[in-house]
Amino acid sequence: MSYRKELRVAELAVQRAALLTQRVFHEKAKGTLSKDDKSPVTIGDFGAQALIIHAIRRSFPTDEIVGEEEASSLRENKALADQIWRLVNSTKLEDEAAEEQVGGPIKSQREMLQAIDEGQSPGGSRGRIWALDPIDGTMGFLRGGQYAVCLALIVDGHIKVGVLACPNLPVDDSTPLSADVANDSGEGRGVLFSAVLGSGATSRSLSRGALEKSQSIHMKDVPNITHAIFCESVEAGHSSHSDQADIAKKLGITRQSVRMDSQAKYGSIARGAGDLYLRLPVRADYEEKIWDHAAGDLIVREAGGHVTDVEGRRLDFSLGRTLKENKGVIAAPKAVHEHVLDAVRSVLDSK
Ligand SMILES: Nc1ncnc2c1ncn2[C@@H]1O[C@H](COP(=O)(O)OS(=O)(=O)O)[C@@H](OP(=O)(O)O)[C@H]1O
Ligand SMILES: [Mg+2]
Repeated sequence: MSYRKELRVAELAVQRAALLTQRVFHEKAKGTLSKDDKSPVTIGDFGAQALIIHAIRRSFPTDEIVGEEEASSLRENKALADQIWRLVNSTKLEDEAAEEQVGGPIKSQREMLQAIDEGQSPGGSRGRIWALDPIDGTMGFLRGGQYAVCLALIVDGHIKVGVLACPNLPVDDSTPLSADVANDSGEGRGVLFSAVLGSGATSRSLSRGALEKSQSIHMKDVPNITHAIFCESVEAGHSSHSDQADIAKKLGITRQSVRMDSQAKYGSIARGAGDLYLRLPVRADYEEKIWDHAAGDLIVREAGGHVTDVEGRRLDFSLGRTLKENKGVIAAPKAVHEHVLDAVRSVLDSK
């Protein structure tokens, strides 16, 4: 299957949702709530989820969706629901045909809340399931850093399509990786990464999204691992900075890591702006959600990389809403992945 329609709808839906998040990004008050697990959620998360689910429902009504958010807190908070509705209701793609392909506008606030709640699939190894993280790296989003709007189609447990919008990454694939978003107007920023299984990975400017021609992206060769640029999470609670530093040292890497939030890390290494992404668990009992990795996993693999856990196994997206166990993520170009994994094993064995 070519998954052409799925790719088109996913790209346009993610592009429209990213427009909404960009508006919230520039506002001081982001309508932030705290979820049961204490992680933050903003009006941007809810609005982006509504728009993307609306688009998927229109084109693929029988598909399931595993989404990060649900609307119960909004049903109890009319002011917040109104605020999200104003945003959702006024975010459109400029191109009319494109807007039509993502289902046109949502008709009412009620329909919006319903759409948000349609991301409750339990996931699993059968059927067509979309994994949606409307804002990955919400902490980065709040801090003024990197974040990503992420969508992937998983069919019978295998990722077929992955799309990532990274509104704060430079458009130019060759810009050296850096953590800062600079205090600029956002000009020259905003990338849309996409991949279809077996067809390679691409990038293009987010501002015109799927209406613009894309270019192929590839991971960089790493002739000398000691010069590799590795990226990791900003939050020390999300991955172990100390284990990652030990692994880098073991590999002879002297350069400081680049810390950035969200799946922007996967996109960045896929286009060769960085080389490695290390995500060593801090707590083994924290369950990593599939939506935090699905699109990035495919984009890196299609760009010539391997993505595994610390035991060298591919991430397993077939089990439900979470990955099998939290065994971390090691993403690297194929040619050096085994070498990196040896360093990971040696560091972890010594603990
Ligand atoms: N304890 C713990 N361990 C591992 N991962 C966790 C943990 N807590 C949260 N999360 C998830 O991390 C997602 C953001 O990951 P990042 O790599 O972007 O981290 S960070 O934002 O740089 O800190 C973040 O995604 P969003 O919730 O979509 O923002 C969380 O799903
Ligand atoms: Mg999120």
